[in-house]
Amino acid sequence: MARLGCIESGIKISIQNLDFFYGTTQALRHITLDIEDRSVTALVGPSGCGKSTLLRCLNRLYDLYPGQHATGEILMDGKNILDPGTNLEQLRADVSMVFQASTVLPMSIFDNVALPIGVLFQAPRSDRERMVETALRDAAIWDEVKDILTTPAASLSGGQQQRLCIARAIGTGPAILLFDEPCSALDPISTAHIEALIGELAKRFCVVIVTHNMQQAARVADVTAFMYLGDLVEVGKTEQIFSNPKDPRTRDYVTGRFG
Ligand SMILES: Nc1ncnc2c1ncn2[C@@H]1O[C@H](COP(=O)(O)OP(=O)(O)OP(=O)(O)O)[C@@H](O)[C@H]1O
Repeated sequence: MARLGCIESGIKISIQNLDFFYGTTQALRHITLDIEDRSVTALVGPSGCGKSTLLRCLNRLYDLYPGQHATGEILMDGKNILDPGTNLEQLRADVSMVFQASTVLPMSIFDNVALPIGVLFQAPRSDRERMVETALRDAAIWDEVKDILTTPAASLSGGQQQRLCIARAIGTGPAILLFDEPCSALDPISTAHIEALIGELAKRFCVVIVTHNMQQAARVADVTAFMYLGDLVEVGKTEQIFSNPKDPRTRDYVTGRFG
């Protein structure tokens, strides 16, 4: 499968003047944001500011729901993915998403990762086995599951299930990984594992993460974007956003005065 691009660094996603509507309610206003390849960009801001909505625009997940639409441009390697002719199956293979609660399927550990690989690549079983192993290794869970691959995925711990979801997300060979509050249901040790894994994955993927947890953004993100009431208020290197924010709303948020 053709990846979205193999550039060594630079802008992977260029969002231009993006508006988003739930029916007639506007949830995003004139968002313009460049997202770097091979780095972690965190979307932060108070509840309801539009973080998840923005994330769901990047793989057009909203298209599954009637009445939701976006205008503007989201360029990925120069192509506007909001164009009506975009192949959504391919887009969602190229732009994988990991959700808040682990979404393991009621099947074995192996099949959880093999299923989307099989749908996308009609590969022979031996190739699929190799691809599943690679994805499980890349998600730092292979050693824990290699002897129990036929066991139901639901028997894994919460943190293991989330790493299995990450394996499933990377198994299809995406270029971009989206994480929507991936640690909100996890204990501190599992959270640390996922954060370390995100750091590793950012060496190869463009990673965008939504988080409520400011410490998490500070730990994992290279770039942080602060949103408020559907607007993108400020974006910058994470260190700058936390130590020297330019907008008073960003300052109030990162210092815990609201949110
Ligand atoms: N399905 C929907 N229908 C109508 N409005 C929605 C829908 N989903 C979200 N919204 C509204 O869009 C706005 C942005 O919501 P969104 O979930 O993107 O915010 P968020 O910053 O991710 O919030 P949270 O941190 O609480 O998850 C909010 O005002 C929300 O009420």
